[in-house]
Amino acid sequence: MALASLAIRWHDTALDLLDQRALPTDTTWLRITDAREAAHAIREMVVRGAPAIGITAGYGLALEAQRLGDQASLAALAPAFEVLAASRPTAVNLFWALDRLRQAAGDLSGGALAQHLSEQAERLHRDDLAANRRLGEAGLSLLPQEARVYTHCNTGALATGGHGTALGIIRSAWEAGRLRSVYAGETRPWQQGARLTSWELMQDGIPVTLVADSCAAMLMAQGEVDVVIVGADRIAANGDTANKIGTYSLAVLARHHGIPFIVAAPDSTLDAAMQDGSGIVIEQRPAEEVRQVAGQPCAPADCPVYNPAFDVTPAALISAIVTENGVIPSPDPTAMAAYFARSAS
Ligand SMILES: CSC[C@H]1O[C@H](OP(=O)(O)O)[C@H](O)[C@@H]1O
Repeated sequence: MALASLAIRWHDTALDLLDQRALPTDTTWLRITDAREAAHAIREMVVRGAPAIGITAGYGLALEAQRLGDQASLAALAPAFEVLAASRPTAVNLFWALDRLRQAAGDLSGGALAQHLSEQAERLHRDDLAANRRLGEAGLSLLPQEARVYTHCNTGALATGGHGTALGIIRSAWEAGRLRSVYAGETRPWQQGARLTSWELMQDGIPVTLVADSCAAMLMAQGEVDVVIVGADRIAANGDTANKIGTYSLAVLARHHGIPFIVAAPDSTLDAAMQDGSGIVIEQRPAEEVRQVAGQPCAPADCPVYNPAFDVTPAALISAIVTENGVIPSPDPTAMAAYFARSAS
């Protein structure tokens, strides 16, 4: 059965991805027919956002198994796993999804394997939407009435299987009448906040004000922000969190101003095998993303650039982590271990 969300449309034998590089001015879809094309779309950020990357990788594997037909097997799919795993390094959801489907494949082969992987990929997609709705509800307890929320990057339906993570809490708060306004940081250099979050929230009629990233400190100093809510790409076993570049500076600002700093992520973003944030691989992206804006030069063409796509926020700066299974207050190794133990029971 086909399955669709804002950025991902599954048609049983083909996948369409909303090209997020073209938003907000153009709404164009790219047809994906195999794992190599899925990996390219992830690498080029046609589709982005940790959960959406995992879902896309799942469908990429399913399409590859369909393409292999009677020759489909785990061994024959090895190049597909490899090209998808190499697409982007930081979001653990990609590797979580690949592992989920590798486990699901078992010793199936041929058409039975293709059918099972398609069903499992759809399940990843459907489960992520359900998780985000539960996460959104779980986060409400952390918001005051008439909350004024600052958020970074894009963590909405464009970045997930639907509803969103940090934007999932924001959507749930709006539905519950607890939200007064949202400040969206533009999120240099890829501008997920300016191009994606403002577009998503305006589509839903949620009051959003776009600000330059450099405006966050003044907003907090002026008492305009009640809570900062961000997403995550990988949360280590001690609570250290990798997220879009600029997240760490927001956490430092929030701590200085006594403002709660909330991380919202599904369990598929938790990496129990990663002891702390020092081991998280930070993706380095092309220099042109910094030297250009909308394809137009904003720096000398040969100016050296450092363009890490993520940074790591120490758990000590995080007030709470919200997942679909509840709130982890003051995350530290003990609190995270207790959460993992509860999840395993
Ligand atoms: C729920 S999306 C999580 C995460 O992914 C984004 O990164 P990117 O746009 O580079 O894929 C951003 O870090 C979001 O917070």
